Amino acid sequence: MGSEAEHRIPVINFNEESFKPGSDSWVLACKYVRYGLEKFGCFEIVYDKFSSELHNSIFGAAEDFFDLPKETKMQKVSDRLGSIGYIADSPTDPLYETVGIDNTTTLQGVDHFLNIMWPAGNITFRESVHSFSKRVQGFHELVTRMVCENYGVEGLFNSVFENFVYSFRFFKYNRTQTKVGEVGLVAHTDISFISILHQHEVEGLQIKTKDDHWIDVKPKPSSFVVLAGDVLQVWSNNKVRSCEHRVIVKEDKVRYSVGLFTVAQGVIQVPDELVDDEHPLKYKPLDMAEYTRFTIEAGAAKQASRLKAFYGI
Ligand SMILES: O=C(O)CCC(=O)C(=O)O
Ligand SMILES: [Fe+2]
Repeated sequence: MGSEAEHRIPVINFNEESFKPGSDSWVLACKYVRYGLEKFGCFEIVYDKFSSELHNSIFGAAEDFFDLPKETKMQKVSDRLGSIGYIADSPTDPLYETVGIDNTTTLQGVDHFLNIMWPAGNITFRESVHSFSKRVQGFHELVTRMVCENYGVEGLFNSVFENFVYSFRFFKYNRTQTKVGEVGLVAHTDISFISILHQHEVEGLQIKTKDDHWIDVKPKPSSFVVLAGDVLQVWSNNKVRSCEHRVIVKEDKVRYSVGLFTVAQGVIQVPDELVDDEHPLKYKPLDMAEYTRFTIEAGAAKQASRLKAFYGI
């Protein structure tokens, strides 16, 4: 068993200076991003400028959505393979409800969803989902740029970043009364390049360390959890491992969380620069459509070993 410090994920302060490549804050943040991703597959961003209005309005929007009648929530919102739409509680996760909305970094993407769910409009939902997505897309851009710089492939940033679309997700874990301590969402990795989560007041998110400890990631109004997904694991040739995480019921209260996930497209290949005699190629090219189909068929339980099984060399 390691010490306390070894089980603490890095907390990185982002401010306007951190957004300027080459600045002192940028260079320091790059180091912590690398440490967090390589050691834990995750780290926390603290962004003091994130307004409490947006924090409150995004969770107000979550409540608004989950309060809609079930028949309304169940309507189809996307034809994209891997787009989940609305998922009601299931046998494996009976407390969990979620909805995925594509392309919320554009107002057209938000409006497409709104026209289906609220044909008469919902201006607060529209503005909060769009503003939240733009803000968090900024973090995706920054982290992707830092990852490229950390591995000496700054020149690849545009081709990597341009290849992303975004899936926005709301999560709700219903009250249980008798189930404190039980699993709200089973352990899994995400198929994204990275996932960025923002939790409401009720804790529950846990990440697994390499030595099999579950550690709590507590909610804070200005903090965001960045998790490495399967695509980053493949792209980085195993320098970064995708982060296994789960949700545990900690309190007898409804829990809300929100996230923005990068959805990579086309074929993911390890850059030549990340392969040498000491670091031989670990993955065959990964076709996203095919991998998405595999993950839908295999289900959450098989996720830990699926990358190696399907694409390992
Ligand atoms: O509820 C959360 O904070 C995490 C949800 C999650 O990990 C997922 O649905 O992939
Ligand atoms: Fe997840």
